[in-house]
Amino acid sequence: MRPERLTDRTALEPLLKAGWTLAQDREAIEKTFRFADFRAAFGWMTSVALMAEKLDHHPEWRNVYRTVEVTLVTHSANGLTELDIRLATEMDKLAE
Ligand SMILES: C[C@H](O)[C@H](O)[C@H]1CNC2=NC(N)=NC(=O)C2=N1
Repeated sequence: MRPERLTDRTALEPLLKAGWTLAQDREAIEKTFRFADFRAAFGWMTSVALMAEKLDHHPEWRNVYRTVEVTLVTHSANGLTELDIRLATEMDKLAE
């Protein structure tokens, strides 16, 4: 079963308050995470990878040393769905 694109934008509000922004070029959300060092950054990415497998929903991301740039979008929906909200929320929790 494929999730539907969000119709209710209020679901995004908590994430926008937590530092996520809307992408310029497509319906997606982005956030840059910065960690103490590479070990912390990659450790977080490992935890997120396991969560992504659990949700069957995967980030687009780029890591440079202690920085990880993340874009979340549901490819099958070509936009944002509940799965992006869930994964973003888990990413924030794991980064605390
Ligand atoms: C077959 C499998 O369920 C799909 O390819 C999943 C995997 N992870 C995914 N991740 C994201 N971000 N979007 C998708 O549409 C998606 N589809």
